[in-house]
Amino acid sequence: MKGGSRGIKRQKAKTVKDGSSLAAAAPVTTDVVIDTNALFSAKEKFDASNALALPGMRRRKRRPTDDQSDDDDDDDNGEDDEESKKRRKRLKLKRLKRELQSDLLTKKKRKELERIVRKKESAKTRSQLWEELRQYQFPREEGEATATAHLLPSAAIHGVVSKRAKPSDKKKSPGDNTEPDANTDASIKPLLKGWQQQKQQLVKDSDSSTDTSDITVSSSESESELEHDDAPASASITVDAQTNDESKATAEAEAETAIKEHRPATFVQVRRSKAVQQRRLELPILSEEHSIMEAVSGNDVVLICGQTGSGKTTQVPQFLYEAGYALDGRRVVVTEPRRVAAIAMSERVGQELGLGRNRVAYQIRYQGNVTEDTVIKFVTDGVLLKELESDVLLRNYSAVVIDEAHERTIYTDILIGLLSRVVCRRRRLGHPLKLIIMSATLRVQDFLANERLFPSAAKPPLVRIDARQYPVTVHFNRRTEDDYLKAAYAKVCRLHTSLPPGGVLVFVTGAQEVVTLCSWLRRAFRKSKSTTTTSSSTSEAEAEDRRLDICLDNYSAVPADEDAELHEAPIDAELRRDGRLQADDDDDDGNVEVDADVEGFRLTDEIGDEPTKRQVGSSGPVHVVGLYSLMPPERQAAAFREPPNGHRMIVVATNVAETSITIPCVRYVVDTGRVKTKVYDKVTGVSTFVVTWTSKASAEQRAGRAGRLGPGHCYRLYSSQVFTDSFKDFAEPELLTKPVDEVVLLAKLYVNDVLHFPFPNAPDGEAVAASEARLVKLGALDSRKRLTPQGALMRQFPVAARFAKMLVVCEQQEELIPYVILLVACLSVPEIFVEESAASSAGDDNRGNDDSSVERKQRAKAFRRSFARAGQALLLGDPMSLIGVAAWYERQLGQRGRTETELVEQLGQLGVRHRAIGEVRKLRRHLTDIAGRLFVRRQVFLDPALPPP
Ligand SMILES: Nc1ncnc2c1ncn2[C@@H]1O[C@H](COP(=O)(O)OP(=O)(O)OP(=O)(O)O)[C@@H](O)[C@H]1O
Repeated sequence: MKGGSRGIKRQKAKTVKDGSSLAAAAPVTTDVVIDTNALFSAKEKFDASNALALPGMRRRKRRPTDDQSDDDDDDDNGEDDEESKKRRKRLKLKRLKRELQSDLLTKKKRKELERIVRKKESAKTRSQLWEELRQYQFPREEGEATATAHLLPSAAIHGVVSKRAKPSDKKKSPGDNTEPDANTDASIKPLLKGWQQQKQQLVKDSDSSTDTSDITVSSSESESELEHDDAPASASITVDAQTNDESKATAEAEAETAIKEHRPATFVQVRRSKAVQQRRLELPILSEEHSIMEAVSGNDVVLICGQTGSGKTTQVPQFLYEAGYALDGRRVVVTEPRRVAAIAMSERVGQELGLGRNRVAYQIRYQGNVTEDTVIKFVTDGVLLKELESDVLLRNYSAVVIDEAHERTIYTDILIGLLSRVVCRRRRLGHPLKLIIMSATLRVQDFLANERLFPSAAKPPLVRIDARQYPVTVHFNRRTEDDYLKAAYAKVCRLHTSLPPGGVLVFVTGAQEVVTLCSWLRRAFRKSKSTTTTSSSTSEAEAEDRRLDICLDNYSAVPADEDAELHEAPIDAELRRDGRLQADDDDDDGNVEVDADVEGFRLTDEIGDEPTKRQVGSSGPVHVVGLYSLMPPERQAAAFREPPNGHRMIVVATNVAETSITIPCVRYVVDTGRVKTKVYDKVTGVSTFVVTWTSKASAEQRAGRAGRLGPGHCYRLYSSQVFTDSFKDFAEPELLTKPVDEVVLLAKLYVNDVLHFPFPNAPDGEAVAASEARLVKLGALDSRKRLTPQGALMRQFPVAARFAKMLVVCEQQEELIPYVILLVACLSVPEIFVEESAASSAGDDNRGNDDSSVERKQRAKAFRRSFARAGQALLLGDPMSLIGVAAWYERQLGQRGRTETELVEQLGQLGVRHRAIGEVRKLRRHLTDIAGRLFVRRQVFLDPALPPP
């Protein structure tokens, strides 16, 4: 074949155009003559079998169809306009369909055709859809006028702000609103562009706005009257489910954007004295400064968990100051759960930084030294909550440090929940707020594991400081004394006479005990002409205690019940009224230094009397001071001053001295192991204070006070077995120990949706919902579940909501107030009357009753009836008897010559519980105090022996 083809070419090349015949060309040597005219003249005469000659010229098969004629027309006319194209397409589709229906197609061809038809149909549906969508598009102008940043999902905003496109972003989902794809239908491009512009506009708005719309603050009138200690009275910060979702989305988006601030490195020069510098360098936290500040600069929320004495409270504010967080008119604020700590720490940090008193200042409820120049501010958590009312974004601050977060007061928990949302908002506004949560224990899981508080995409980093500065040796008593006050007294006497110099810090449960123990100790070491008595030697003291070296790292957390301090108020007031506290306070304040030549003293059965006559050895003079929450700060300061020369300092304190503070001279701690806590009775709805064992974590904190400026010793007045068996690891968060109505009423001051609020440990959802429904019925909340002025008043009374309502309502009628108060006190205390069947056992504390049970029952019944009165008064039923017996008891107490023992016996015979009636008495006074403070338009007074109504 190949040879043949070449031959033809050659022949063509040498064609002789004269048309002479092939025959004439013989002999076949060189030239071939072809008749080309004959060859090319007519297609018809072409020999189709000769493929070699003209392979491309096969005749086209023609189908005699209508279509063909159309096609031919098209071809003929050469039309190329839009219309004809469409028509062609239509026809083609028609033909394809026809072919599809016929059985003539191959399987492959059929599939291909099916695919084409599907594609065409879906394109048609899509364009119809866009057309419909276009009708619902939000006009751009309208959008700009009404929308604000918070209406947009924050993730969307961040998508625009960050302009970070991941490779995966190239795949666009149907709802994706980012740049229109080049292939996108032309009709939707304007739509997407409009949306894009709206978003950009909104981002601009959100940057410049001071909008706080997902955290709204509202004020109510009776604010100033309703203050509860440091707590703000009226703010309502809306945190609802939507906000939580949004915050989650924000957190996730922010975590993705990986907050990398490019703050210029700032360093504020600080001139510290050499001594301070030296001390600082010894603190374990100093070696972690870099990691702490790196975590702070890269994250909005940071957790710091450090041992007691590692330097958290004093150093972290200084790190922030040095890193420039207190520049440009912004401040660093540090919250403390206790006022004593806020004051003491502000002084210490001010000294270390070498700044004036007002530059590092404190603010507690009624007092403070904050000025315009203040750069670091120490406040109680209640004060910061109050500030949130007026500026929910805390614009004056660049960093908030929550110290002692493990104490888990209800205020701290609410604060952490709110701030977890404020930091998100501040970041979006472009002025980040740093939140540093510091805890002395490992109980940070409550924060870390809480998805609602910190979603997993934005978990705060945890920096640990696992070292303490000085060791503390813990000594347990062999026996556990029930009378811990006397045991403490004896221990302090022994320590003073037998141990080397060093201050002693004693922990008791309340102001009254502080006053009592101080007076015992002063009397014990009062200068006496009699000379030394036998002293118990150090070795004796040591032998008595079972010495155990405890690793304080093994347990943690502490109950810090601010309420217990508040509970000291009535005691304090009572003592002052009696003139007793004044005398003792004067002693406290008056720096009574007594020499230690000791008188003997005797033991009596009653608490409050002096302890056993005991011979104590001679030693140097002592300087005894008390420390409790409600003491004026200038007198509290006495505990932080050096004692007079040659004196041993003895500080008797409540648990206000348990955390944060350093009492410089203290080397020995005496821990009674007790704490006064508020216990809620679910049946009666009344909260009462009881003295209980503290927690292991709290005991650790107390011990930690001994190792601040050198190694120390802690003497525990209980056995190691009691410690192991009876002490809880941690105290419950206050929020979970309070009655749910109380929690809801308090939380409603700050948040509307308590159910979805990000509490570190949320109360039970069902209980919250039930409580809200109950409070709505009682009028404490309105129909939208917002706190009403009446509800704000109700939350001031420490009784069940239904009783609080009675008290609030009785304000309308002045003459009724004392009766309602007494009735509420009686109703709040369970079982004033001993059940008649149980009367034979003489109740819980009525002893010495040897009458026959039948007689006693009859007498008790008659006694109760005597208060019922006659006529209409009978309708009053049991409440009448309760009021009657309480008033009767007061009259009996007022009678001259009646002893307590006689009265107890008589109550037993009459079927009345002595302890219960005592509680009624206390509660009645407390409620009268509160009513007197709240009902400013009324005369509220206590008439103990109230006449019958
Ligand atoms: N007023 C003071 N006088 C002398 N030294 C002090 C004073 N306050 C603090 N210090 C020193 O600073 C150290 C660290 O105190 P800081 O209160 O910062 O510790 P902390 O880690 O916060 O402990 P805690 O958890 O017990 O509050 C103390 O151990 C002590 O050595």
